[in-house]
Amino acid sequence: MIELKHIWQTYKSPDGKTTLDAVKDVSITINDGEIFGVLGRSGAGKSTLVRCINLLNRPTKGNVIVDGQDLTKLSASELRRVRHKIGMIFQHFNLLSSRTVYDNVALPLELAGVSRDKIREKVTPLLELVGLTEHAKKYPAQLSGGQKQRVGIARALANDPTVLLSDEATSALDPETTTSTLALLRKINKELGVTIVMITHQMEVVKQICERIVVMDHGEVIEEGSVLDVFRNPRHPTTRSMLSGILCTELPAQVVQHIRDIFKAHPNDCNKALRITFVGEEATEPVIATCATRYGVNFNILAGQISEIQESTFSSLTVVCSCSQEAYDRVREYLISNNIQIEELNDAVNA
Ligand SMILES: Nc1ncnc2c1ncn2[C@@H]1O[C@H](COP(=O)(O)OP(=O)(O)OP(=O)(O)O)[C@@H](O)[C@H]1O
Repeated sequence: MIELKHIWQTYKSPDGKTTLDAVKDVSITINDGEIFGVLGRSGAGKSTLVRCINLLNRPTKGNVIVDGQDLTKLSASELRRVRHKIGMIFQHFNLLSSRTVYDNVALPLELAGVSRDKIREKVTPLLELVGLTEHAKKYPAQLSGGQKQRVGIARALANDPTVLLSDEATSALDPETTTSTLALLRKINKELGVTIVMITHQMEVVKQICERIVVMDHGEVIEEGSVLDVFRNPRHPTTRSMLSGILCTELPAQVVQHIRDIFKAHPNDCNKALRITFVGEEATEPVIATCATRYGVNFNILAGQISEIQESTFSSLTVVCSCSQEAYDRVREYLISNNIQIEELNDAVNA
């Protein structure tokens, strides 16, 4: 288990006159074997925070506890030993261009003084795991971006780490290569039981691979929870804005106008603009149709989005219903009892 407790990271400007709190009092716990995401816009403090896990950044204040050991209290040699158990991969791969694929993967073992035979025993199956056996003798310049990242992944696994830190590892890759790289990371997580911490600004990464996430903004954690819970009920405006492509959280001007027109056309009704969201297997009833037949309330569907999140289908609809207050209350109760998240958008429409 990784526990970051009340982490602060303060940087000084080059002239030493000003300071910047890049991470402000962040506490998070990452469980063994999970794929944990740290999401946020550029400059939010993600890398600074995650680099505290292996003390690449030594926090200004706070404790970093990995498997019960406080890393901030270790001697340099103890810290070196612990760092072997924490692998890391990077956006720009950080491979040595003068070394072959095989020799890049072998490097951490050479540095640890492992014999040539033992290195071969270790590197050969790692190259097989990441699908690069036939490229072992090539140099980084002869590889695609996805292949280079696979070398980075194999190298990060050379010391049998229990934790793998991924700093925007797919940000330089095209969508297809991103998907196959994430599939490889998931396989490593499942088959080797490695805990993975993903720093990312890409919703795709979160959707495809993460189980729990924190969202960071200006050095603080502004949201935390399972991916489905955060997607279902994003509370902070930054999270909502980052999710807008998936959740229709920002209503296009034409949709707002359309809603206003509907409201005007039904002046005597309790008009509600709603965003309703539900996860595939939770919505077992044809709820929209049931609202019409059981309560006589029809929804006008104005916008919708369906996304795959890991193995679930996540749906978000923007709808308007015009009916009596009593009927609306019954519909609302019915939807909530069917695990459907409802958010009233009237304030946004009237603003
Ligand atoms: N070594 C440093 N010295 C001074 N300021 C730094 C240093 N490293 C990061 N910062 C600043 O700290 C803030 C957080 O940076 P950080 O790299 O952690 O953010 P991030 O969320 O990972 O963003 P990105 O994805 O763009 O790297 C930024 O304002 C950045 O300029």
